Amino acid sequence: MVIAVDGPAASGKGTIARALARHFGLPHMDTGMLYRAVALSMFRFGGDPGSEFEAVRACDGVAQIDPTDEELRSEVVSSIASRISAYPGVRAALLERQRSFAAGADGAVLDGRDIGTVIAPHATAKLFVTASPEVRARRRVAELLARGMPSHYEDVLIDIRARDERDSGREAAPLAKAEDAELLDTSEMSIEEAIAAAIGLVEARVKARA
Ligand SMILES: Nc1ncnc2c1ncn2[C@@H]1O[C@H](COP(=O)(O)OP(=O)(O)O)[C@@H](O)[C@H]1O
Ligand SMILES: Nc1ccn([C@@H]2O[C@H](COP(=O)(O)OP(=O)(O)O)[C@@H](O)[C@H]2O)c(=O)n1
Repeated sequence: MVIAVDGPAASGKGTIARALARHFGLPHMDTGMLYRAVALSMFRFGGDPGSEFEAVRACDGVAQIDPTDEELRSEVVSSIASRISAYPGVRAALLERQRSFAAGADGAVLDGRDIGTVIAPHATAKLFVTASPEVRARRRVAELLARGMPSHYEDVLIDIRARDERDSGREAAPLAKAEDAELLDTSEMSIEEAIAAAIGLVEARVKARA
């Protein structure tokens, strides 16, 4: 079984994807981490995020980035990731890794922006997770604080809105709900409620397909 979880920044898609992977015993890939690793590689080792050529070259540096590096989650890296992810060359360079993960024998859960539309269009179940920009900004501020990276609500809200616009407006694999995806708005839900709702939606989809 392949489960595609898409949605905008800090909507809770990663939390939900990890919980679905645990619940259904599937491997999980956070595809945003690939784009963040390219961004961190450029931030740390040099490269102009305004240049597609340099961003594509930085894709080779992904393996050198430690996936537990706290800086992957920083706002500056988020912002560079959002910019370089608009380049078709960057998306092409990272495509195969995601497709082959989705094609694994055990099935998989992947979360990102284009899983249901581009990476795994034939996924067994697709969720599109959203929440209002204000709720997402509050969650991201709390998350950054817990990681020892204090930030200002207003700045994070501006960044989230800018990323929403860039991710949805780009030509290459824009953030969009797949036609056959279930919409899950977590604005008014606790983490536990959101996870329970997601499991329920996936189970209903599996039953409907059986
Ligand atoms: N339903 C929820 N209610 C409150 N906080 C949440 C909820 N879902 C996720 N969070 C918290 O919000 C932050 C962002 O969630 P995350 O799953 O990383 O989002 P995304 O992967 O969409 O960026 C995390 O700190 C997470 O614990
Ligand atoms: N499948 C994906 C995943 C992420 N991304 C980009 O990578 C950036 C970081 O993704 P993320 O999922 O780690 O970000 P958050 O939603 O956790 O803030 C996003 O702003 C997207 O622009 C993408 O284009 N396609």
